[in-house]
Order: sequence, then C-alpha cells, then structure tokens
Amino acid sequence: MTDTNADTQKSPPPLLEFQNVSVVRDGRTLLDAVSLTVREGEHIAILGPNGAGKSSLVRTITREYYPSSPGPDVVFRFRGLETWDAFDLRSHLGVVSGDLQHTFTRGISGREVVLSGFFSSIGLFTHEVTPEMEEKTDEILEFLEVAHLADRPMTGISSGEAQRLLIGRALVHDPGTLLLDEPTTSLDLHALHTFRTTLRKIARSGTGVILVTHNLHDIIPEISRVILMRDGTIWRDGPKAEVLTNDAIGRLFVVPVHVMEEGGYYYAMGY
Ligand SMILES: Nc1ncnc2c1ncn2[C@@H]1O[C@H](COP(=O)(O)OP(=O)(O)OP(=O)(O)O)[C@@H](O)[C@H]1O
Repeated sequence: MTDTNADTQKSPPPLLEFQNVSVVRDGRTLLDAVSLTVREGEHIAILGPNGAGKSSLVRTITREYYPSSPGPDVVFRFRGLETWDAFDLRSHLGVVSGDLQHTFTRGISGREVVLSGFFSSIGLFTHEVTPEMEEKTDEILEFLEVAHLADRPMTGISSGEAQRLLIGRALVHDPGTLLLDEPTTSLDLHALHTFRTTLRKIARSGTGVILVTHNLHDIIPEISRVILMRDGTIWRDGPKAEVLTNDAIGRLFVVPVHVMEEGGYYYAMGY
C-alpha cells in the first residue's frame, strides 16, 4: 500500500495569512479589512501611493501595530502562529524598514551593522560576538559585494552602500523571506542599478522577496505577483502583467499613465 501519511503530505502554513485585518490608530483606520496570503519563498511587490497604508501593513506584520477587532471572521497568522515574537519574525522574515538607515547615526562600521542583526540592535554594545557570527557576516559581506565597506563608518558611506549593509543585517538569520519597505527612496540612478542587481541576486538565491514601494520601476523581473494598496485596502492582487495596466495604475495614482514594459521592468510614462 502507498504511504499516504497526511503529515508527510501537508503543505507548510503560509508565511502570512491575514483575513479581514483592520488596524485603527488614534481614531483613524489605517488598514481596512485586509485579506492577504503570502507563501514562503514568494516574490511579491506591494505598490501604492503615499498614504495608502503600506507602512501600516509592514508595522502590522512586525507587530508594532495590532488588529483592532479580533473576531470570528478575522485571521491573523504568521507561519500558522496566531501570536509571534521578534525571534519568530527575524528568523523567517528579514525586515529592512525605510527609516532604519537614519537610526545608525553613530560611527558604527559596516561590519558592525551586519553583526548587529544577530542582536536586533543598532551597534554591538556589550553583546558577545561568536566566531560563527563573524563567519556568517563575512559570507554576507561577500555575497552582497560590500566586503570593502566592512571597516567604513556608516556615517561616511553613501545611501546605496548603507542600504546594502542593512540588507546584510536582515539576512544574518538566513530568513526565508526579505521584506523591504520603500528601499529606493534616496537612491540615485547608479545606486538604484546596484540595488536592483543585489535584490535580483537575493531573489534568485531562493530567498522570498516582499518589496513595498510606490515606484513601478523598483519591481524586479523576478517578482511575479503584485498587490495594489489604496486607502488602507488591498485593491488588486494578481499576476504582474494583469495588475500593472494603464487603467489600474492610472486609477491608483489618480493620474493618466501609460505603463510600459522593457527588459522585464515596468515604467509609468506620460504623466
Ligand atoms: N500611528 C498613526 N496614527 C494615525 N495616523 C497614522 C498613523 N500612522 C500612519 N497614519 C496615517 O495613515 C495613513 C497611511 O499611512 P502609511 O504610512 O501606512 O502609508 P504609506 O502607504 O506607507 O505611505 P508613504 O508611501 O507615504 O509612506 C497616512 O495618512 C498616515 O498619515
């Protein structure tokens, strides 16, 4: 008889499973009945205009914000867990938040930035660094092609270089997925090119990518699913080519646009 043991055939729970998740802060609805399932290893983009609720969604995932009304129709799970802590989160989801760079205001070296990912700190302080941590850090610095920044102070490097070190910091626990919130805001064309190359390398290495952005051109070719956010809701969710249409992007940003695809990247033109 064939072995049909249900346990061996069960698929793993999704990375994120949200149904009807609403978040209200200071009397304001930031997320309005958001339903979203993300599987481990998926490459997705969450696109929306300023104020759409993207960062609020990220803060809900990282448990800085909480769903306001748990009820029978509300599902709020991370890898099948209904409550999760920073340790669960960082070993499965590496987060590079938009404002993280500005918290490294002291002269911490590139190497310390990556190492501090082991302690979820901003710098090493009295934390004990093990030889394994040193080894992992070297591996990451090599992989991200930033070994030359190891001894440079964070305050004396460019935004693009700092961005790559912060990505390295988020990768120390080998998370299955990397989440980046508005990663290209302060990057020039050269830094944007390097960032795209780095992110493509990460995506191709098997790490899932959740890219949160208001720029169409941030969406690397490896991303196949796009979610559009508007007014705290998930407005569209589907395959990239079906979602990134003139009509949908024009209505999302409230501007007439022509969406062009070139070399696997999408661009909004004519506004
Ligand atoms: N803690 C809070 N209390 C009240 N209002 C908030 C809070 N956090 C965010 N908002 C408001 O909620 C709306 C959604 O903000 P959010 O930062 O999630 O949007 P976003 O899509 O990330 O926008 P951006 O691209 O500008 O960062 C905004 O109008 C913002 O001012």
